[in-house]
Amino acid sequence: MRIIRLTEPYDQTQIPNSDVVLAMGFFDGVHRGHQRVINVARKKAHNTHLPLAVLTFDIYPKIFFTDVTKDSMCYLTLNQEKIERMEALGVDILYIVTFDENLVYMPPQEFIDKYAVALRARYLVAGADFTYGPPAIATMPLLPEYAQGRFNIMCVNHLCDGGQKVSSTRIRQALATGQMTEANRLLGYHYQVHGKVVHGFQRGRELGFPTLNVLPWAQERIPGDGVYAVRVCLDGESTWYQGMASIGNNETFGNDLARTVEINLFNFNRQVYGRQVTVEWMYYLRPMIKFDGIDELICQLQADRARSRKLLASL
Ligand SMILES: Cc1cc2nc3c(=O)[nH]c(=O)nc-3n(C[C@H](O)[C@H](O)[C@H](O)COP(=O)(O)O)c2cc1C
Ligand SMILES: Nc1ncnc2c1ncn2[C@@H]1O[C@H](COP(=O)(O)OP(=O)(O)O)[C@@H](O)[C@H]1O
Repeated sequence: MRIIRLTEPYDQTQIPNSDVVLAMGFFDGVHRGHQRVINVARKKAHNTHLPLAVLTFDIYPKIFFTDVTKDSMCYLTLNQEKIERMEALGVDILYIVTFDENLVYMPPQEFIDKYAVALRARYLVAGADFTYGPPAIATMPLLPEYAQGRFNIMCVNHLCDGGQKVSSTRIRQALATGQMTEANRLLGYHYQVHGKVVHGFQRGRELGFPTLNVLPWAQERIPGDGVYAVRVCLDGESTWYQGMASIGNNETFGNDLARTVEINLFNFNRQVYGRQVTVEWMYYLRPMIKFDGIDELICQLQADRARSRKLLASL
């Protein structure tokens, strides 16, 4: 897969010399609805013997119109994971367009001329609610006016699950409330968080449950507080270790502690401070509890481990 970063005004020599099938969207999460759009585009690319291109943006375009700032936005998939998932879906060319002031205020006609026609789209594929400018004038129903017959339009209907549209918003809500099974079903894969192993208070090993303290990458969305059954892969290794994670303020040990992500791995006994890890979130077990003492916490951790092992074994 070729990755081509375009920043306005981009250089036309960056564009490969072939017509393409072009799927457009922000695709945060690359969830099952997004996968449907890309699969429609991939089939068309296959049948027409054209390369499959996807156009996405480096940051979430909607943040320009909300209270969320560029740095406080949290994503389901950061660019690195999005790139990996696009590659796995068979994308040949991934355009990552810098979403800056030039793009926000670009009139729809200019956007279509520069980012569909000039990218040599023979087919433009997008979901029914895709917009490429102000929602009043830059919708899929209005796209034929801007296309002026220069490319074909394929509008993909929403994928529904339980009578509701599969959407990034729905997945964000499911994650925030610990509904991991629902989030994973809508994503079509197990949700992942990436981070670095840092030092904690070294209480874990005293409890008999040492934990990887994971500092998540900035701007990656972490699930809501609670205890989860997880799998962890250390960067550069291929083994997935089973374990259990807690997200929260460890209130048993004090009132104003920082929110941490801690993971106890089963069948693991190595020092891995400083390593990068990928965490896959499989099941929600329970909310965080303020225990009266560490004996109660240890007892609960033993029960959590037994339950996690059972759940993870059934995968
Ligand atoms: C699976 C799991 C569940 C946990 N559940 C709770 C909990 O319900 N309440 C709590 O106060 N701490 C909970 N903890 C967090 C422990 O307090 C924490 O791991 C311990 O303080 C070790 O901290 P350290 O890594 O900084 O040494 C949990 C930890 C794990 C791994
Ligand atoms: N089974 C295990 N699960 C998680 N971490 C483990 C395990 N065995 C050893 N470790 C190591 O022990 C460290 C955690 O011990 P802990 O006492 O919780 O210290 P800290 O507070 O620094 O996280 C981890 O960073 C990891 O390198």
